[in-house]
Amino acid sequence: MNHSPFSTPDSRPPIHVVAGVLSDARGRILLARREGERELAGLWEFPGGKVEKGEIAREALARELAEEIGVEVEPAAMRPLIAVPHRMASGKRIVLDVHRIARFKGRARGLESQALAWVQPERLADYSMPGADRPVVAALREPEFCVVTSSRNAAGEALFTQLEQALAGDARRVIVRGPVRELESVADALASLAVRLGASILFESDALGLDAAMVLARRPGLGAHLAAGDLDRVAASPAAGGLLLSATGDSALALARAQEAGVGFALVELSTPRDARHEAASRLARFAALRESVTIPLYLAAGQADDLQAARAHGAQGLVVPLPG
Ligand SMILES: Nc1nc2c([nH]c(=O)n2[C@@H]2O[C@H](COP(=O)(O)OP(=O)(O)OP(=O)(O)O)[C@@H](O)[C@H]2O)c(=O)[nH]1
Repeated sequence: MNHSPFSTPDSRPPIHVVAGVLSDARGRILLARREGERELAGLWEFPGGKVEKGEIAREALARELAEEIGVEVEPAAMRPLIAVPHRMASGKRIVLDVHRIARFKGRARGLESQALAWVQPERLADYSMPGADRPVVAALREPEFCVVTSSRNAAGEALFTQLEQALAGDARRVIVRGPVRELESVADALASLAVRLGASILFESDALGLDAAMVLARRPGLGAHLAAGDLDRVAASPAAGGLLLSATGDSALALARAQEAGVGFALVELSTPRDARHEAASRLARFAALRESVTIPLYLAAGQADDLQAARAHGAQGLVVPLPG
């Protein structure tokens, strides 16, 4: 190693770990259990391992899958899913770089005596996995876009129509910002629409008041987007368990508080850096640094990443997009 003796663990590049998502004909996903006395032993993970010196990610993944589970995978059959920068409890930093495996040859078996399990995507939550895997499971199961309304959108009945249109398209996660007129009369209709389409609509606690937002969030299909000032109250409230909650954060501290309060996901809005020349790249690097400190799925606010792929490559669940007016 050529690290300076004065370098802290933080100044070293993170360890690059590759892992693969293999599916069978029934859509089940392969997990392998970490055996032995190692860090995180007993937890389930996606098969893979560390990239060795001189290897590129796909070569390393092909090697690991052959060594660990005896399957042969062509690099061309690997599709990037998400790369999660993560700091473990021990302080070790990794980037968990996960690819979907479109096809493979051979029958998967635990060549290192590790247990394997083929798991339906909706049952993944039943398996204890390392913290870095939470954003990976979310990337497999949850929406890539979070649609957010603004004052540019209509109010009342017309807002309902705009939401209906978005949900009839591919919007599956929507945050309604600001007050909603005649909310009581539209909430039922929106809840049943959301349930029917497998979508969720979250209302801002800032606009409705926390108590009203939490009552609304008890209806299937609905949830609450919490103001920063409401997080502590929710964290202490047993009534919040099982509700779909979200928050917005722009710092590691704010995101940690949101995670602590039990939110299912958060939006990240970063301030614009003074130096506009490298704006997109520097925003993504700052986002990746924030991503390391929490495990909840994070959506990058509009205009902060050029595209979904770039956001995913820095560990984002996806992008925040405005509701078309
Ligand atoms: N393969 C894999 N590794 C994961 C996942 N999630 C996660 O945190 N990791 C971590 O990424 C690292 C993978 O490297 P490895 O399998 O070569 O790790 P290891 O601790 O056995 O290292 P060693 O070979 O030095 O003993 C481990 O620290 C492992 O806990 C995952 O889903 N798949």
